[in-house]
Parts: sequence; C-alpha cells; structure tokens
Amino acid sequence: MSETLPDLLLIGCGKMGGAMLSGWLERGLSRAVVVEPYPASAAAFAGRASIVPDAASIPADFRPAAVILAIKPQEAPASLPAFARFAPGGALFVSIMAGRSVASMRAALGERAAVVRAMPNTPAAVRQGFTAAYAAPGVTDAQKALADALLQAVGEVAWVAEEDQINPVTAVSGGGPAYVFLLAEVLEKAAIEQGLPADLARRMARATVAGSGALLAASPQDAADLRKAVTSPKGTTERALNVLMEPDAWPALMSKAIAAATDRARELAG
Ligand SMILES: NC(=O)C1=CN([C@@H]2O[C@H](COP(=O)(O)OP(=O)(O)OC[C@H]3O[C@@H](n4cnc5c(N)ncnc54)[C@H](OP(=O)(O)O)[C@@H]3O)[C@@H](O)[C@H]2O)C=CC1
Ligand SMILES: O=C(O)[C@@H]1CCC=N1
Repeated sequence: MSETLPDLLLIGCGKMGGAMLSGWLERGLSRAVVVEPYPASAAAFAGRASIVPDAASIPADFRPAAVILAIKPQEAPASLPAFARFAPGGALFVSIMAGRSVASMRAALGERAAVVRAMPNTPAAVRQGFTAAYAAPGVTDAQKALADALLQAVGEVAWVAEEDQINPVTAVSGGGPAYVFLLAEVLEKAAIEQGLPADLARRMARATVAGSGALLAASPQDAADLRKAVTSPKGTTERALNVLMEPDAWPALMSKAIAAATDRARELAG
C-alpha cells in the first residue's frame, strides 16, 4: 500500500490499540510513538514504532496529527491530562474508549480539544473491522477526513450524527465479535455432547462460523434469506430454530444483552 498516514501518538497498546496499530503500520505511517507502560503488550511493534512507558518520555519534538486514546475508560481521568499539551497544536484526539463522553474527555484535555469518539472491533486485526464514529462540534473537515482514513485502514467505517448513538454501537459491533466467538464455543460444546470427537467439534464450529461470515460478507442477500436457504421445510434446521426462536430464547435474549451493554456504556461516560 503506497499511502502514508501522518504522525500518530497511540496511548495504550493493548488488544484493540495493537490491532489498529498493526493496520496503520501496514498502510505506512510516517512516525508512530506508542505510550504503553506494560512493555510486553507493545513488544511486537519494536523497531516499527517508538515505544515509551509514559507521557513524560514522548520525544519533545514530536507533534502528532492524531492522538489515539486506547486505554480503559476508567483510566481516562488520571491519564488524559498528561496529553492535553497536544490540543493547542491542532492534534485530533480519537478515543476508542467505551462510554467515555466527549465532555469528560474535554474536562481532562481542554475545552477546545478536537475529539472524535470511535468504536472499532477486534476484526480490525485482520483489516475486517467495523467502526462507527462521532465527530464532536469543532472537529474540522480535515480532521474528520484524517479520522476516517485511520479507521478505514482497519475496515469499514460509518459516521453517526449523535454522540449517544456510539453507546448502542459499542454494544452491537464493539462487543459483537465476543457474541460470535461464544457461538463458536457453544456449537463446539453441543457437538461434543452429541458424541463427536473434540477435535472435529472444534474444527466444525470454527469453520461454520468463519464460512457463514464469509458467505454473509460476499452475498447481497439479507441474513434472514441466507438463514432460510439453510432451513429445509420439515427438516433438521427447522427443529433447531424452533428451539432457538422460542419467545424467551435467542432474539429476546439478544435484545436484553444489547440493552445491558448499552446501559453499561452510558454508565462509563464519566
Ligand atoms: N477489546 C475490544 O474488543 C475493544 C476495546 N475497545 C476499547 O479500547 C480500549 C482498550 O481496550 P483493550 O485494548 O481491550 O484493553 P487492554 O487492557 O488490552 O489495553 C489497554 C492498554 O493500555 C495500557 N495502559 C494503561 N494505562 C495506560 C496509560 N496511562 N498510558 C498508556 N497505556 C496505558 C494497559 O497497560 P496495563 O495492562 O499495564 O494496564 C494496556 O496494555 C478500552 O477503552 C475499550 O473500551 C473498543 C472497542 C473494542
Ligand atoms: O467490553 C468492552 O467494554 C469493550 C468495548 C467493546 C468491546 N470491548
């Protein structure tokens, strides 16, 4: 890829920050400085990014175009003030923290800080992420375009018009991969319960989830149509779906789960 992204400062190189950084490095970064107190997390990026343990160790001449906030939301009040010095220079802050509101970030970074709230997901690690983002008032078109380029480097991007919409996004696509992986786990367990060998059960569950995802990605059909294509009238799948789609079963449970996660995102606003 010939594109080059501008200088970035990544705060927190854990599971999600690391997944995004790998995509940005692949796309070509002028310079990346990573603040990560736990050296093992960032070790994979040694030689490709400058890894420092804290804000005080950021090179004095470094002027990032964007500062990516990828620490836990609960750590924001203590950690963010150390990065407020980048706001007056026009750096864009892109937060991927669940729940943390623009108002709470500006309380720590300065009221004029340019902030984008983004919610990616871990398939970003294989450039198949989905991110929804919200640009707070004051973010310029050029800053929004920069955020869009950063997020597009690791997958698909959608912009929302209202900040609160990021909270259900967090519940659905931010956490969504966990629900899909849980599906693989429970399919594997159910296969073993029906007498299949453990290694076959594992292979089947993984291949079925991955293959179905690939088919969904490649097909113009709705998920419901793809489901119906598997479900022969009076056949075996219909029996299983009758159980899964009972009034209190899957659809109702998923609605309850997404509501619980959305509520939790709102609790983390700060
Ligand atoms: N995991 C996911 O699927 C997604 C996560 N997110 C959001 O991304 C953020 C990070 O989540 P995730 O990657 O899972 O968490 P991780 O715990 O894996 O990553 C956070 C990293 O930040 C480090 N850290 C802690 N304090 C500081 C600091 N002051 N300066 C720099 N680094 C620091 C942590 O180090 P140490 O371990 O030593 O504390 C850790 O390595 C969260 O806000 C989460 O809501 C968003 C979308 C999806
Ligand atoms: O569970 C969390 O809080 C984060 C946000 C979305 C995915 N992981």
